[in-house]
Amino acid sequence: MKIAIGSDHVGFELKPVIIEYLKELGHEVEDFGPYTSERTDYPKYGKKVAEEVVAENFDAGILICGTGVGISISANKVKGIRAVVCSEPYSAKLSKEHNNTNILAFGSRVVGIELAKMIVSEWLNAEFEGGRHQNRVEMIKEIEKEYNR
Ligand SMILES: O=C[C@H](O)[C@H](O)[C@H](O)COP(=O)(O)O
Repeated sequence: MKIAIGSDHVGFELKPVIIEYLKELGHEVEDFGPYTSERTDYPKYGKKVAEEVVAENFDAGILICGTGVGISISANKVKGIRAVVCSEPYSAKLSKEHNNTNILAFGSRVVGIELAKMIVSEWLNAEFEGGRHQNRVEMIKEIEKEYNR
């Protein structure tokens, strides 16, 4: 898969570890910043990665900030994005199977390296089940249309 990744200053140290892990799994990864550890603002990177995913330049996005919350909220403001913030693998897997999430976020102040890798792996290995879940995802898109005029 082609994966876009981004963080803020808090996620900056965990990001290269996850990039390396993704490469080991055979994925192609592009880092959308930041490129220094200087304090910055997570909405910039949430937006950038979200735009890349919506434009279909990448198959999926991964975002890391302190909690994963701010950066996932930012990504979710981009039409077409369903970003999930996870601190355990069960929700990561189900978020793909049921909600067809296209961005995974987590917090480097919340999860350690090995748990983060497990979350990433479960999310990437899971597949959207469609069926009854398809209609619910369509309903989410309808909400998006209603409020994105
Ligand atoms: O949801 C927001 C993230 O956790 C940020 O990483 C966090 O707010 C950054 O905080 P600070 O600027 O105090 O390092």
